Amino acid sequence: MKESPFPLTPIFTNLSLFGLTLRDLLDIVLVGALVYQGYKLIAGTRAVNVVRGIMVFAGVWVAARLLGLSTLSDLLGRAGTVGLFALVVLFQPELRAVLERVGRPRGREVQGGAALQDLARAVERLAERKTGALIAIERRTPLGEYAATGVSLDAMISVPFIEALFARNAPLHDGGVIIQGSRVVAAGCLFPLQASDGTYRRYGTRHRAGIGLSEVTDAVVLIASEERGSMRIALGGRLGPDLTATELREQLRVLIYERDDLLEPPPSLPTGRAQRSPPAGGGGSPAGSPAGSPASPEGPAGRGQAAPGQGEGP
Ligand SMILES: Nc1ncnc2c1ncn2[C@@H]1O[C@H](COP(=O)(O)OP(=O)(O)OP(=O)(O)O)[C@@H](O)[C@H]1O
Repeated sequence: MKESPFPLTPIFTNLSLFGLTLRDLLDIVLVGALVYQGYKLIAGTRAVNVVRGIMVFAGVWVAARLLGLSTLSDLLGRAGTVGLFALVVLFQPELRAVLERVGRPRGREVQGGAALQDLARAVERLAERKTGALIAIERRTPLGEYAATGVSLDAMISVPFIEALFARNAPLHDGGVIIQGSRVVAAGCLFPLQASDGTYRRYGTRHRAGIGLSEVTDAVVLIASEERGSMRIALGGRLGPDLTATELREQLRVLIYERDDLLEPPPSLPTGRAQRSPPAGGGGSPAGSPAGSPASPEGPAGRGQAAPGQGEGP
């Protein structure tokens, strides 16, 4: 075994359990933790399917080698090398989001309670009047690059101000608004459109821009639909169900205060309505997705009723 210059080396090399040294165990634990963290980062994103595809590919390659199929294994080996570069190019936004998530600072300033209430109230009023709105609340991933695509502002959140921003003929009503802490920092911003991979193909660009931003950042994105007068939250690349005013406030409170690290809402969150009319193109929640959580993609549907026992929020 290679000599190590570090004084702890004897402990690592001499102590052994079932033939494994402490160093081996540490190695296994660290690799396990790394794989688990990697899985947590990509779980629920479209990268999971790609990882599955890579594993099938690798399995065939290993089998070809074991069986001595030299041409096939050579071909797959070369394709794999090229494929790695292709993956980096294809998944550049996701890779960047993952690295940002790993390196983002903890404990960012979060919204004041009153500001959050005002924001929810403004979205509620906009939805009631069927005025479209797209609002991203920054959490840990900085949204500076998206803010730079719009007009820079620095204003306290207030109901009339948010309403005025999205008013039909207002100069900044097109595009998304970005919230940092208790302030509106940009309006008229361009968000990345969610790739039309099937799940959200039937949605318009406002919804797909909201889902797209939530896919590459940890922002909580609020969407008021001009067409249907509904309110929804996009989070972690998924679009939640229609929300009532009470549900919107409750979900915002949980997402911003209680679970600052949350990418998917806890099961205890007030859910969207179970009884929704099926989307025009058929579909609805895919099997396995808990209906009603922001993590469960849903088709366009009518606004739901408040859950039994839930009163209006403050
Ligand atoms: N990439 C983008 N980033 C931010 N906002 C966008 C983007 N693309 C479109 N929008 C906004 O979406 C509006 C168009 O919404 P559209 O009707 O196509 O979507 P929708 O999802 O059907 O929404 P709605 O239900 O409100 O009609 C645009 O006027 C613009 O304000």
